[in-house]
Amino acid sequence: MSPRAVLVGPPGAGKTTVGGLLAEALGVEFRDVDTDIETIAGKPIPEIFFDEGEDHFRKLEREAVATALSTFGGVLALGGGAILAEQTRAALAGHTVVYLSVGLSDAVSRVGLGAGRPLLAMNPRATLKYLLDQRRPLYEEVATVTVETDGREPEDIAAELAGRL
Ligand SMILES: Nc1ncnc2c1ncn2[C@@H]1O[C@H](COP(=O)(O)OP(=O)(O)OP(=O)(O)O)[C@@H](O)[C@H]1O
Ligand SMILES: O=C(O)C1=C[C@@H](O)[C@@H](O)[C@H](O)C1
Ligand SMILES: [Mg+2]
Repeated sequence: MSPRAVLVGPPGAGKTTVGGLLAEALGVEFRDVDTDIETIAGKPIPEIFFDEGEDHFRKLEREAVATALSTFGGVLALGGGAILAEQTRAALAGHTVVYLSVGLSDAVSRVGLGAGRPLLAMNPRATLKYLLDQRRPLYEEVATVTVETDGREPEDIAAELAGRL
C-alpha cells in the first residue's frame, strides 16, 4: 500500500491544514506523521525535543515515516524537517509527493510566535528564513507536484490538488 499523496513543506506551509481538506475531498483518511510520533513517544513534540533532544526526535521521525509510507493509503503529511534525512528522501522516490511552498512573510504570519514548534521557539522569523533557504532544494528534489500557497486559502489549494491528483 502507498499513500495517495504525501505532503511536504516547511512549518506554516499548511501540510496539516491542506492535508486534512485534501483527504476529505478525495474521500480517504488523513494521517500526520507528527501525530504518529507523539503517539509513539507518548508526549508532545516539544517535550521530546526537550527531554531527549532533536537527534532522538529525528530517529523516531525516520521510523514513523518509513512505516506510514509502506502501510498507509490515504493523504500523509510529513513533519517540516522529515526531508532532511537522506533515508526519507530515498524512500519518497516513486510516491506522489506534493510540495506546499510558502514564502517567508506568509510563513511567519502563519506560525506566529512558533507555539508548539520547538525549532521556532527563539526568533521565529530568522529561524524560518534559515529553514526555508536550507530546505528548499530538498523539498524540490522529492516533489512530483509543487503548489505555491502564498496568499491562497487552504480550501482553494486542496480543491486544486484534488483535481490534479
Ligand atoms: N494557505 C493558508 N493561508 C492562511 N493560513 C494558513 C494556510 N495554510 C495554513 N494556514 C494556517 O497556518 C497555520 C499553520 O498551518 P499548518 O499547521 O497546517 O502548517 P504545517 O505545514 O502543518 O506546519 P508544521 O510543519 O509546523 O506541522 C495554521 O494556523 C493554519 O490555519
Ligand atoms: O521543521 C521542522 O523541523 C519540524 C516541523 C514540525 O512539523 C515537527 O516535525 C517538528 O516540530 C520539527
Ligand atoms: Mg503540521
